[in-house]
Amino acid sequence: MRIEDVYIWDINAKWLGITPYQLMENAGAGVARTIEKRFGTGLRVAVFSGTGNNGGDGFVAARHLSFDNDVTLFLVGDEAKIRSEEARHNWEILKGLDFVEIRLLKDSAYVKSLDLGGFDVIVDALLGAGTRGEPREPIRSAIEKINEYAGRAKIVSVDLPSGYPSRIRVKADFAVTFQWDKEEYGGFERVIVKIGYPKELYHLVGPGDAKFALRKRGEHKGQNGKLLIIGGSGDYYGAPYLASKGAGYLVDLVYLAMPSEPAKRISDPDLILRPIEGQNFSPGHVHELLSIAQKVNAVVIGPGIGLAEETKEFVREFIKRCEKPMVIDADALKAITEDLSVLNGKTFVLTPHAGEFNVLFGVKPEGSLMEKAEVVKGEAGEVGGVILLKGAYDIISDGKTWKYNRTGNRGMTTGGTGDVLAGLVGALLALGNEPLRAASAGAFLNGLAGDMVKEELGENFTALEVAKKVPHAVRWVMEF
Ligand SMILES: NC(=O)C1=CN([C@@H]2O[C@H](COP(=O)(O)OP(=O)(O)OC[C@H]3O[C@@H](n4cnc5c(N)ncnc54)[C@H](O)[C@@H]3O)[C@@H](O)[C@H]2O)[C@H](O)CC1
Ligand SMILES: [K+]
Repeated sequence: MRIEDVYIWDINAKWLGITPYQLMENAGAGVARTIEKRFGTGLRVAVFSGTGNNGGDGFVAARHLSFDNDVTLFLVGDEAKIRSEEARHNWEILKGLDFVEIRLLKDSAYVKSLDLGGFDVIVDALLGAGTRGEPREPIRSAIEKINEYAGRAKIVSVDLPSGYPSRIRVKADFAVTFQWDKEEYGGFERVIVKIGYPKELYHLVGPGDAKFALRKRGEHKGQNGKLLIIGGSGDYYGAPYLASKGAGYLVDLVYLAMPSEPAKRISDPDLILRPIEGQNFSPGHVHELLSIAQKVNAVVIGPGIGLAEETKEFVREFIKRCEKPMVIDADALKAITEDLSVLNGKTFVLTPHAGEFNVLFGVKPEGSLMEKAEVVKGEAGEVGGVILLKGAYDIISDGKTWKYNRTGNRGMTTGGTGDVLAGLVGALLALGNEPLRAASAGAFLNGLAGDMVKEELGENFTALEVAKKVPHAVRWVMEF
């Protein structure tokens, strides 16, 4: 698990009704319990809090410790900067107590003159997962002040030694970290306390996953992704159009490559049409499509592309030579069934429904969610990429871990919602997301858009309405 997952879990926990207040209370209580288990009670404790949620955990720990110990809370920084509701709430509680001494250290001058000689334990709740760069004043002086007492007082860090990973960091005896270890942490002892997360958070896709996937937008100015969608056949143009409609809300540019006949039916200024000669894609088009693919960040291939022999050959040849992350959807899945080796070394997301999964891998995922997830995980490991198995619960796996998505409803069985989904996953790949994140967040957004349409129209709606609801789903996620 990575530090980023802390924030994704907190958002998803809130979505499940577990509030940040509860998490902070459990975190702070866990710190206090660990300290008393290690050092007993009747201690003189100094808690150093910053103005973020790491500091908030410190406020809670100070309150819990104050019952059987003598606690002084040092707030390092300006109390007006205490940001989150949960940290402010716990700060107000502390200020209302009489037996916890509070010292406000607004700048480094106050810090430098401190004498901490009388304390048995120093709790470091200055900086945690929100640290950006080298510690700045007055936090920096507080770290240096605490380190003067290393070896004399016991030093316990909340979540991680403040300043980590820079060299200016608290020399902690150990850190109390929450729920699980973080792979970025190293070089200091950690005690892990659980803070009330249910096991679902390992697997359930929530607004946290989508928020972090969408955050890639605007990360590199003007590079909000370019996507190529390859699909359509004969007079079949609905599927690739739907895929591009949803995607168009997430990326800057969508190229839509389809046979010239159906292409004439599309007059949408948001799309850059790339009509190709003939009724269907065929091997003679590979070179032309590869050169368009050069200009984009990701490719969706398959919606409505058809099953003509020449088209299946085109699909296999294109995939074999395309160097961009790809979503392989619908009829393109049937084309690669004959030769999965075209996927070797590629970055891709396969988006089968149960029937296509069975055709691809010769096995029908059946049984409980866990059992189906194991099957999808096994096949994803075999094929060396991400599989998004669409269903009442979508199951997503990269062969190492697995996720499931609960958004969406029965109305989504209407034709074309799978095309919208393929477009969204492609767009999230084009924004720079890893395939597992792109597939998970795409499934979440597609289902959420469908749930929003159902709210308005009941269960009979078209896929185009789902595509048009994508901006509302994005806004809901970003505001959550
Ligand atoms: N799920 C969990 O594990 C929970 C963790 N909790 C605690 O929350 C912190 C993360 O809180 P956050 O507010 O995001 O960040 P921090 O408190 O770590 O710091 C932000 C704070 O500090 C300022 N700042 C950032 N970088 C620097 C710097 N280099 N020098 C000086 N100041 C800096 C920034 O401006 C903010 O004001 C996590 O570690 C846990 O302790 C939750 O409380 C419960 C759930
Ligand atoms: K800390």
